[in-house]
Amino acid sequence: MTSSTGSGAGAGPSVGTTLEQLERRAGSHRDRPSYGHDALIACDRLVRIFTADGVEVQALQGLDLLVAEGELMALVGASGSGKSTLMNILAGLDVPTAGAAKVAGRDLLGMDAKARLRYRREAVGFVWQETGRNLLPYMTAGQNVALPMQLSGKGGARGGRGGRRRRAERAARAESLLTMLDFADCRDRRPHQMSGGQQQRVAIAVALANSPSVLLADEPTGELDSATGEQVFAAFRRANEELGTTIVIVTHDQEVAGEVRRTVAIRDGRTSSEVLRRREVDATTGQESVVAREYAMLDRAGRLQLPADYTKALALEHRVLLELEHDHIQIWPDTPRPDTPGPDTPEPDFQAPDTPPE
Ligand SMILES: Nc1ncnc2c1ncn2[C@@H]1O[C@H](COP(=O)(O)OP(=O)(O)OP(=O)(O)O)[C@@H](O)[C@H]1O
Repeated sequence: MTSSTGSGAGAGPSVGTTLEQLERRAGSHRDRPSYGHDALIACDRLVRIFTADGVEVQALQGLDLLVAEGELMALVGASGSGKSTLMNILAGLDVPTAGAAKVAGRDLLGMDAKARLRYRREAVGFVWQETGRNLLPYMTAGQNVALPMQLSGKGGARGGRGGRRRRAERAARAESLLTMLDFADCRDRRPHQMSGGQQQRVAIAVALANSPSVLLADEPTGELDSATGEQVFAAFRRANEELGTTIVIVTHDQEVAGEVRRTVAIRDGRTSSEVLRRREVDATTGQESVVAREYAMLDRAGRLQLPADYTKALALEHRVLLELEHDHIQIWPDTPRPDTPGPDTPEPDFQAPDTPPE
């Protein structure tokens, strides 16, 4: 196998390393920007272990995720892969066992109960799959949207002119959110007078009421047919485009996952791959199309999760052979199949890895 193992230089202080050199090295580490310093959501090696009946379940096993401000992105993954666990942590409803998680500059592991409550009320909005869980049944759409503002002190609970003014401001904000989501005509309806899709659109307005930095949604179209699901997704898109809110949607819905620019897949409690989509215009026909490309995730320790269908197709297990080429890495089963040349047979135009490509 041809590989570069690195020289190992710099792994530790060698004989003759001066104090000045050590200080300089420590200083350069300190000055380096922290992981995800410019992301709105930064999960760094997040771990969540549940213990039930003496049995440990590692729901998140060192999950890394960065989400930029203003993104609209989807999270997908098989049942039990850890999506809801991650969403509950980001929503401030659960605390990770280890790792780091920052949302809009707030450290999710270091918040006390009061800060956590404020975070849930002001920094994040949440839309659940079960339509009944998002709205209070005895309140109208307008009242449901105004409630989070009232709870966070933006409402006019106290009497007097100030209270009336704040109540009017709340009603105006609720009206403008419902108008943005094409629901203003139904502001006086109670949840039982709305369809499932309408309830989810009102739920989006409720989640946006306090102008959160992040809107989280766990399977928001899971209980809806595909046409209604599309309308609900259009409401998320509008919130993202018109208000600039960063939105993370967990979904099994292929339509939704295919509509966003970035879909991140979670497998066994880690981010495993992501699909990036971009629009391309054909130079000759002028026709626009969406080009999607799937990437495997590489963590900071250099660990790579190979897609399950790739490892199955080549019966890759336990260990693999690697070969470094000048612009890619080849991965082989540890016992190459008889019909393939194997890693020891160089490609005709093979170039030694230490030789820079021309
Ligand atoms: N409170 C809990 N106590 C014990 N185990 C839990 C708890 N919550 C989640 N788990 C376990 O953690 C793992 C991840 O669960 P999670 O609900 O995050 O998966 P998911 O990807 O959201 O699945 P689904 O798509 O079915 O909702 C599962 O093995 C689950 O059984």
